[in-house]
Amino acid sequence: MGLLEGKRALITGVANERSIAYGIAKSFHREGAQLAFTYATPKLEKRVREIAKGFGSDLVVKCDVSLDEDIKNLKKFLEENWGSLDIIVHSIAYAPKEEFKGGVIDTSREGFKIAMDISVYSLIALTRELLPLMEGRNGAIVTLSYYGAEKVVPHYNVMGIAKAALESTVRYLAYDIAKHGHRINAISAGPVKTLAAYSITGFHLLMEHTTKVNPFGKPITIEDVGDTAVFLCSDWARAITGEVVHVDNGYHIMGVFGREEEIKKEVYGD
Ligand SMILES: NC(=O)c1ccc[n+]([C@@H]2O[C@H](COP(=O)([O-])OP(=O)(O)OC[C@H]3O[C@@H](n4cnc5c(N)ncnc54)[C@H](O)[C@@H]3O)[C@@H](O)[C@H]2O)c1
Repeated sequence: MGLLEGKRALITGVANERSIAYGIAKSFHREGAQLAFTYATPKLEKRVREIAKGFGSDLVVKCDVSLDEDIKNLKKFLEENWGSLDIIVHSIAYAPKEEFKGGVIDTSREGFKIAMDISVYSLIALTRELLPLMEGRNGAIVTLSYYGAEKVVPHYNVMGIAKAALESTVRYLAYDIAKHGHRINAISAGPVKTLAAYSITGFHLLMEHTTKVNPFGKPITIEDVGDTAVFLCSDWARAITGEVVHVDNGYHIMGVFGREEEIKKEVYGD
């Protein structure tokens, strides 16, 4: 029996097969969850419908999280089709491309508002709206963060600030929803080549560096994130809430990078 057998999961943020949300959907499907999907813009509908079909689902609905009416409509859609909900996967972030070019000091007021609205407020809005559907079901919510929330990652800029706010939001929401028996956690994922990632100036260099210096010396996969999301949304994680779990092959534990090669050269001469 799968770890998520009998659970109904809403998956947001699938844009294509490289999306982290796709990796999560794959793992959830393997573990027996029923899936429903949202897409942000009409342009994405066809692809998301095809992807949903691959997971045996025809529950697909538009939800641009910057629009309150879309969020309300999403609730109506789930209410009509399922009547209840066990899991929400929030895998959404956005900031205008220009915001990744200079430094944080160059952040525009509009860019800041958009980044915070789409990447942070959306988690609050979705949680509040969908909460009644989770009543009595010990629901679980998972969102996606990145190390740029904790430390300076050049050019990640306003998204680093948004991710710090997102991680804090997870803790506050964890407190709020605990009284309903629900949990919420964040996965801080290592870099993955996705559409969103390519907005970040110099992303390939970031990816190269992170891959080289993490203890395993390899990149993470969307399946690594998916399998962690399964655990966090399963009953096995029943006492874990408000947590930020790093799925980064251990990158975040490192204090100094590249010393191994320097030491080898100096001490052993190779
Ligand atoms: N790729 C990485 O290296 C990485 C690392 C850590 C965390 N993350 C986070 O993972 C999450 C998913 O990103 P991804 O890397 O899979 O990229 P992605 O581009 O595949 O997914 C981002 C999703 O956000 C959706 N989105 C943007 N604006 C929206 C809106 N207004 N309404 C609804 N949806 C909207 C897009 O349609 C897309 O599906 C994001 O929160 C991202 O910050 C990514």
